[in-house]
Amino acid sequence: WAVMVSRKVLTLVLVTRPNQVLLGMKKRGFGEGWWNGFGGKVEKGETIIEAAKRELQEECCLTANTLTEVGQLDFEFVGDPQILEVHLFTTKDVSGVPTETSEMKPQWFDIDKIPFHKMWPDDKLWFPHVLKGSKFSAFFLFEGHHKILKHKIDVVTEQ
Ligand SMILES: Nc1nc(SCCc2ccccc2)c2[nH]cnc2n1
Repeated sequence: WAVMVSRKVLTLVLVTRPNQVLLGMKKRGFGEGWWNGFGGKVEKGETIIEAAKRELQEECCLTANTLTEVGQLDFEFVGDPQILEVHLFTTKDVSGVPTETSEMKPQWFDIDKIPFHKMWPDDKLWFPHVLKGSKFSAFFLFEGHHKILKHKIDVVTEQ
C-alpha cells in the first residue's frame, strides 16, 4: 500500500436468552457511554475465540460455554489508517450471573426495546441480521464516531 493500512482484530459477544439480549453500558474507553456487546482486543498468543471468552469474563463475569461466530464488522475512520476488524459472536450458553465491573454495567433488554439511540450508529443496521440468525460481513466508513459516510452489508447465510 502506498498509504499503509493496518488492521486491529477485536471481538464482540452478544449473549441472548428468549426474547432478550444482554448489553453492557461501557463505563470508560472506546465507546464509553454507549450500550454494547462485550469485547475488546485479541492479545498475543490467544485465539480470537479465546479472546472473546476472556473479554466476556472480564467485563461481566460470564463464562461462555460455546460461541457462534455470526459475522465480521470492518470499521474504517476517516483520517485513521487502522481498520478495526471486529469478529462478532453470539451465545445462548453461559454460566454465571451478569455482574457490573469497572468496564461494563450489564443489563438485559427485550429485543423490541434495544437502546439503539445510545449505541454505535451502525448497530441498528446489522442487529436485525443477528436476531434473524443470519451470518454476514459488513463494512462501515465513519467520520468521527457518530457519522457513517458509507456502508455495505453482505448476508452470507440468510436464516
Ligand atoms: N457494536 C459496535 N462495536 C464497536 S467496537 C466493538 C469491539 C470493542 C472494542 C473495544 C472495546 C469494546 C468493544 C464499534 N465500532 C464502530 N461501531 C461499532 N459498533
